[in-house]
Amino acid sequence: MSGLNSVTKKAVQIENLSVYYGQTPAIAGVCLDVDDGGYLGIIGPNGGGKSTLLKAILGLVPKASGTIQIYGQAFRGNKGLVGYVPQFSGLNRSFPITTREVVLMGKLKPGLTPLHKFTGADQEGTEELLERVGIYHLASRQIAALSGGEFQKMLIARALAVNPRCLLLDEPTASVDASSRDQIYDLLAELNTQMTIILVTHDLRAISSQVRTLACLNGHLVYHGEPELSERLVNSLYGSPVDLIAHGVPRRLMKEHKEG
Ligand SMILES: Nc1ncnc2c1ncn2[C@@H]1O[C@H](COP(=O)(O)OP(=O)(O)OP(=O)(O)O)[C@@H](O)[C@H]1O
Repeated sequence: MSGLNSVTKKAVQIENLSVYYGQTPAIAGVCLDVDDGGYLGIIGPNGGGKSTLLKAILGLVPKASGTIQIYGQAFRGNKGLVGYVPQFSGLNRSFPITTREVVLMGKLKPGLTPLHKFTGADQEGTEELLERVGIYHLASRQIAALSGGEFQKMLIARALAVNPRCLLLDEPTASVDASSRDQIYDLLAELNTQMTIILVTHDLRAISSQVRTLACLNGHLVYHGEPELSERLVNSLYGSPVDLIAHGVPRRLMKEHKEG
């Protein structure tokens, strides 16, 4: 039995995953796992299949082949295991709703009626989440009046409302300023002490400072391992050195590593 204890628990295990849109493969033959408590960064060019991979983990797109296990089980609806911060929230920024109400919506469970009444615990939990992500002072503000960074923090709070063991984030720093970006990364580092994190990002600077493992996706998995970006690897993902500079990749990230 001691052997069992020495096996690291896996939050996510993906075997030979392929997803097609119509006849076109978005990702093919992806094998990937994430330890419980791990912090995986996923990078890759536009259209490389990063969002599709997150959606497949959530069961939002059908698999053409392969298996996905979340904490050892096939994902069957969100039972609080996984929180998701989507790339496009689907929220209309001009909709008259407050920050607090959006986070409270994260407490909604499937099958509730429109007349559902939130409990006092739901309300209190929402206040705690707003505090936790640093936007308690914005609770009553209309979402139209939030900055990009504040909006992302609100989406993270909403994702945390299910009390997830694993948090998936799709480019949460895409449209935020440098200071909010640092705050979001600090928040993710703190959250990672309590939950597994899978972060899709174009921000290669975050890779060296934040994540513990790295996956590079360009239709198929190009690399999975230590978060070290060799010049060859990044070139093969993003193209020319000019593109690297456009992505703001510091030279110090370009450590040589052995590719198998
Ligand atoms: N609903 C869809 N219907 C058809 N094709 C789609 C759909 N969603 C994504 N695709 C295609 O699948 C491929 C992978 O898209 P995906 O959004 O997963 O990539 P990504 O790596 O997240 O890209 P980005 O960095 O631009 O967000 C792209 O070629 C995209 O055009």
